[in-house]
Amino acid sequence: MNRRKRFVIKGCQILTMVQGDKPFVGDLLIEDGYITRIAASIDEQADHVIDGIGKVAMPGLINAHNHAGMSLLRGFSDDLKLMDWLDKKMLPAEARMTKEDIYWGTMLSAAEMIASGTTAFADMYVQMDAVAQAVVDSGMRAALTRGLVFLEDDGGQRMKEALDLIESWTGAGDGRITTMLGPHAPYTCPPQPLKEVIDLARSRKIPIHIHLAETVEEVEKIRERYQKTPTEYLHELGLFAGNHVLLAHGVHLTHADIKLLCGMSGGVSHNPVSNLKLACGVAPIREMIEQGITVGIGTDGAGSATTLDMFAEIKAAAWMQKLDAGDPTVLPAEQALRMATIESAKLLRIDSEIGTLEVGKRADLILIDLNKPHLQPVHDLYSLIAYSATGADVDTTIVNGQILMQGRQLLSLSWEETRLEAAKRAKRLVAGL
Ligand SMILES: CSC[C@H]1O[C@@H](n2cnc3c(O)ncnc32)[C@H](O)[C@@H]1O
Ligand SMILES: [Zn+2]
Repeated sequence: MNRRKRFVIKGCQILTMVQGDKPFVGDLLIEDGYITRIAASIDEQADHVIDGIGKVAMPGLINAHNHAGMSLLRGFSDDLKLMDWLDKKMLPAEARMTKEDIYWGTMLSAAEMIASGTTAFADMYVQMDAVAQAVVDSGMRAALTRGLVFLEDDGGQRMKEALDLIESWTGAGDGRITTMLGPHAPYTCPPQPLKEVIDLARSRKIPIHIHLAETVEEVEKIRERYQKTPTEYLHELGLFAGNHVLLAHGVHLTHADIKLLCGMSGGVSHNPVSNLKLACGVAPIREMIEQGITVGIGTDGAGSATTLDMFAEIKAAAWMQKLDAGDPTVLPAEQALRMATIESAKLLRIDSEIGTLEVGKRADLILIDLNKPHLQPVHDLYSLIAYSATGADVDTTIVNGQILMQGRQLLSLSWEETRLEAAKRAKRLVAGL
């Protein structure tokens, strides 16, 4: 991998995404993985200069909810209801997945994320040693979670794997890997094992990543079982008291549910493309934000979202809320970009390290090439990036000061090998299903 210790990016338009900062033209100095200077002009000696003229530098996008190994199942069973899609298609295919399949599925996702400007992601899956190895090898940053489904007794094997992940991989890859505990969802986690996970997470200060209130069917199922909403169910088990929690979806929340989330540490990953495609509904994110709840953006797995392009999610998030409110002034471009950067970083609990371009933060950033017909002229950079850019406009992706893509060439992985391995394995996984 490219290991330049000290380099300057010169002459780019800079979007720091720090609240109140205006876009400006300038240079960035990167040293030993950190941003060490941002100024109108930097003339210090460096190993290497990156020409930023005609490009926008901004924080790398942060995908707050993913199942990276699922990219092998992209496009295999579209146009189904979530529970049919999951029970009849995804779970049988996933049951065939080997460790190596999950490694290559995650590498395929990493290639797609790096190529579309995502530098960090939160992941919930199984065989997490393979996922973590792919994160180390690809150079990305990730918050990893072993998904826990407690529908049958396994003698504690799943919990052992969840704790092994935390023990073995926290801080790996020069600190690029963090870990969480991942009870999958209210409908797959009965009260007793779920309470044990919640209490363990609190006592060991481990963040929790969980799906919540994604569909009407989920709400009905939990009402039938426990006479509660899914949020009340989690609240009464103590999830929001003293835990940092990353909630995926939060589509079907009542006003009272949102009140229960007020003051929580963590917040909600909004996954608008998956919600649209599976017709789950419109998450009440305007109300959540008004109530002070942190809302970031994720894709969910490529098995449902079909791509991991965060630019598509940024557009979908803004446009869905505008349509829902009947008001084009809600969720403006700058706010949507903030959700995909610093707000998502807060959900992963790494906002002190990434999410904005600031001196002292890790050098996780992207350069977007504006020399394209659909990115001219430049009136408002926030609008242009949120509404006109796509992942394919990202020219350079840098994580921890390592250049993972430059001039659209992937540098940290072999695209040819990844493509061939993924295609071969994907075919086997879905044969006959
Ligand atoms: C136990 S690992 C994670 C588990 O989650 C499944 N999954 C993927 N997308 C969704 C979704 O939108 N809602 C609920 N569960 C989902 C994935 O297939 C894995 O089995
Ligand atoms: Zn999910």
